[in-house]
Amino acid sequence: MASESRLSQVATTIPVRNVQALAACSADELTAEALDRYIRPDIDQDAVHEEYSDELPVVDLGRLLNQESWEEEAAKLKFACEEWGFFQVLNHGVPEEVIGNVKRDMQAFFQLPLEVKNAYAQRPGNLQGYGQAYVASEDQKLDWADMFCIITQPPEARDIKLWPAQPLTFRSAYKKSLQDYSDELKKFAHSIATIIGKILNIEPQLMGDNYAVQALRMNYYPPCTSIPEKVLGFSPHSDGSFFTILTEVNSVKGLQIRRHGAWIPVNPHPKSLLVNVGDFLEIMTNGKYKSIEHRVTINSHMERLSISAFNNPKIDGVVSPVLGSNEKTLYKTVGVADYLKHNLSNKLDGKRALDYAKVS
Ligand SMILES: O=C(O)CCC(=O)C(=O)O
Ligand SMILES: [Fe+2]
Repeated sequence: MASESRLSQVATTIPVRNVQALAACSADELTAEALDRYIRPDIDQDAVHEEYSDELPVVDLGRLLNQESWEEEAAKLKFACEEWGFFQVLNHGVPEEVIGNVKRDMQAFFQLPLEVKNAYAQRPGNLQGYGQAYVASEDQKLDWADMFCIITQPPEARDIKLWPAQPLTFRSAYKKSLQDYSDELKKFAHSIATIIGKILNIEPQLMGDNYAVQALRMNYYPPCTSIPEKVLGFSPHSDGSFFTILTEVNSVKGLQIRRHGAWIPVNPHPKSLLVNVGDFLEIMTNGKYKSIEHRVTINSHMERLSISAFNNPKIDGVVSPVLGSNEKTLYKTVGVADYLKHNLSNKLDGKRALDYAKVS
């Protein structure tokens, strides 16, 4: 417990204005000055290639767990991790009801009055309370989003008292949608990690240590009626995780991944879970699996909601590249806390945080 809670101390966050409340202001209140911190002059710098959205890799967990189809499906997973750093998973085994419950509760949470949500944000043990942003510099552009992040795994690290207690079904004695969702995703993460470990020929124990900690982040991206094309819900970044599991809560699109210098909008299969390779898996595979750079764009009329589950190594551990014979080391061994501190303070700079782990 002590070591996991240190996760909340690795990043510097500053209080920021609630974006949902800002987005609800009338047009004359939304002055250029009020919006200045969010406007990105360079947003159009890179092309968006909608036509590649259909090519996003899909793997079927049912087929991966079946002896007869395993080999063929594992080849698809390997290709996805090496070439895309991102894939959709069908037949993931997380019950529809569990996903439906957490989606319903999350939508209800973001509809609560601002003072109620703010009260939950002020609990010091929460990783990234509502109304806070990771910030590297004073003039850094801000994201058009509100986020709430809690530690959910292992069970002894989660401090349920800190979690939002509204709506009641988030965490009451008889209904506990957040916990159920987190527990199901833990099983799913275990399957994915075990399969990746098998493909890479890495000892199960080593894989196990690498996704031991899970943090859930609920992301709320309000619409931006005045200048949706000039703001971002999430700046380009790669995740400081081993891998991340993403669920879209409503059907409003916005996620884009970077490929060959352009952005590809993600248009997920409605029954899929999305998985992206994070920085720690890139380090462990000595660069064979690519941690994917991604961003979130904003809609002019509709809100987007999503939940990210970051599966991370223990905060007091280290991650080292696992090398084949005669393989040249491209990445250093990094301390997890040190790396996260570095990643979170470089959030706005695409994949640059990973340079820190590269052998120069
Ligand atoms: O909302 C999304 O689609 C992406 C969220 C994300 O990239 C993150 O939480 O790290
Ligand atoms: Fe991300």
